[in-house]
Amino acid sequence: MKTTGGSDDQKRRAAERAADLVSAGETVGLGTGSTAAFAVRALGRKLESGELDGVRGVATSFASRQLARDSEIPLLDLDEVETIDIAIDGADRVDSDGNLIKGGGAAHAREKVVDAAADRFVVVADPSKVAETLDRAVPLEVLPAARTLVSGRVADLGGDPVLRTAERKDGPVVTDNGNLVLDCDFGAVEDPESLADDLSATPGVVEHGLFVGLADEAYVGTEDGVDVRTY
Ligand SMILES: O=C[C@H](O)[C@H](O)[C@H](O)COP(=O)(O)O
Repeated sequence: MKTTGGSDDQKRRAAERAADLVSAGETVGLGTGSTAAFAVRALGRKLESGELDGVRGVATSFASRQLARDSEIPLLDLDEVETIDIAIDGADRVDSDGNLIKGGGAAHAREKVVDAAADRFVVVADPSKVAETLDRAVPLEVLPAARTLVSGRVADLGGDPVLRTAERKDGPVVTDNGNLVLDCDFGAVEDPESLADDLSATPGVVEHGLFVGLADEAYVGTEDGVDVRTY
């Protein structure tokens, strides 16, 4: 799994503390990325020790499903769940109001479905993800045939869209849903709600990586503990 941002110790502290929030019998949204992976592994260990009987996971990506299987977490398909008790997921940026940019791993479409459905959505992060404003490119998952038109609309909105390419393949990143990703630099996003509305209203955009007003808490791992923020 690709590692980004701060130290693994910071990520692990945040994620393991968040995993402690899960109770026996709960349905848990399993986030994607290097930070959420620590939570998935921690849940697997708790299940193995008998601490979390009846817990079932809902994966947010191919990668999180695979990790959950390796960790022997029983899984429910996303299309069969009606409620999710808690979701634990990473982020690429967390602003002071708990708004997020997600999608560094191109998983934000399914992540948003799961995270938004959860009764409690806990973000796990290291300090490198925390900023006053969302100052990072916003990933858009787009229908392949719509990418040129969507790019034009992004430019009209003041953004600079770049097609995400794969590191170990000649060509673009293709999401778990068979779509492409445009990383759209809008500079610092001063009004995430308004930009999220504009992007949601753009035909061809399957989902954008702005998560506005969805997070209930952020657990930020530090050098010696976990900084808990509630929104
Ligand atoms: O698509 C990927 C997700 O939104 C990740 O949760 C996000 O990119 C953070 O990943 P990481 O914990 O590896 O920095």
